[in-house]
Amino acid sequence: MTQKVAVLGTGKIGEALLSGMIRAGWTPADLLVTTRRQERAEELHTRYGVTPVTNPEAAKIADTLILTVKPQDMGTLLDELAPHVPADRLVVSGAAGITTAYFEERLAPGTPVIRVMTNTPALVDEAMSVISAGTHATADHLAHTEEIFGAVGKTLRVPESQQDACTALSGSGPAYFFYLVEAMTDAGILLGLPRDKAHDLIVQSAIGAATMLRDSGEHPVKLRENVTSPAGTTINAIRELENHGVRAALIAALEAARDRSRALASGNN
Ligand SMILES: NC(=O)C1=CN([C@@H]2O[C@H](COP(=O)(O)OP(=O)(O)OC[C@H]3O[C@@H](n4cnc5c(N)ncnc54)[C@H](OP(=O)(O)O)[C@@H]3O)[C@@H](O)[C@H]2O)C=CC1
Ligand SMILES: O=C(O)[C@@H]1CCC=N1
Repeated sequence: MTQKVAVLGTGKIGEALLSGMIRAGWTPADLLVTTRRQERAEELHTRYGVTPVTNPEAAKIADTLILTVKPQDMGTLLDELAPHVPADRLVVSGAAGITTAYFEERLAPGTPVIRVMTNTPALVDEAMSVISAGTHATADHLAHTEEIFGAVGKTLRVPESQQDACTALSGSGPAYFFYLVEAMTDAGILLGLPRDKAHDLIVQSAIGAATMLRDSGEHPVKLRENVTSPAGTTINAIRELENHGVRAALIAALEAARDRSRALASGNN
């Protein structure tokens, strides 16, 4: 039987997922989208050949409903959606913070719910998506969700108690790397390099470092030590990073992101 999947609230993350599923071979006719604005619905239809529907129509037609609205919009979406969702639909939330229990309290008893935190590298099929089952989700539901998110990168099952931490690490993670590239490019300007050259040098260094981290199997400390020559240049930079508390700042930053994910759990703030 053909499985129909609906992405409800197809913004940045919803579109990244949808486009990846199509690249991975899903048939556009089996994919439904909902949007808040008509022009956005038309844009998605033109771009991918997917079918725009209303939220209640999605609940009726699709086997799997993937909810990718902002956490603050989830309450309104559920108020509209919940009366139309038969208990055999799989409901997948892609929203930060909101717990599977939040959905289970508002949907028909027994409705399977799965919580996923992906990230924007889904756009280039390099996402990291962490997946947790709610009370009624089965092994088949988890496998189906892995198949969907596997279209845009890696997946990992985690206990739901770790979702807020994962949101801080990998959900928001790409932003920290973009921020670092931005700051290091500014340093290049300070050192007299043209911006475009500084950008290229930093981006290629980031790609090289990320590839080594993924492929070498070496610990990051070992990889960094290999760059850090005695009485050389790198150790002078490392000393400044330590003097400015960059490691402590990163730890505090991710803790703040984790705390914000927890605070979003009510879904309406
Ligand atoms: N951005 C990121 O890096 C990541 C985001 N997430 C999570 O993904 C979710 C989406 O984030 P993101 O894609 O950035 O946000 P976007 O604002 O780009 O996407 C959400 C979309 O939902 C639409 N929408 C809101 N309410 C409704 C509704 N009732 N019916 C139909 N459509 C609706 C919005 O419409 P309109 O355009 O009119 O506002 C918008 O297009 C969030 O919950 C976030 O926590 C997870 C991982 C990473
Ligand atoms: O900033 C946010 O809330 C979303 C969730 C993870 C990444 N972006």
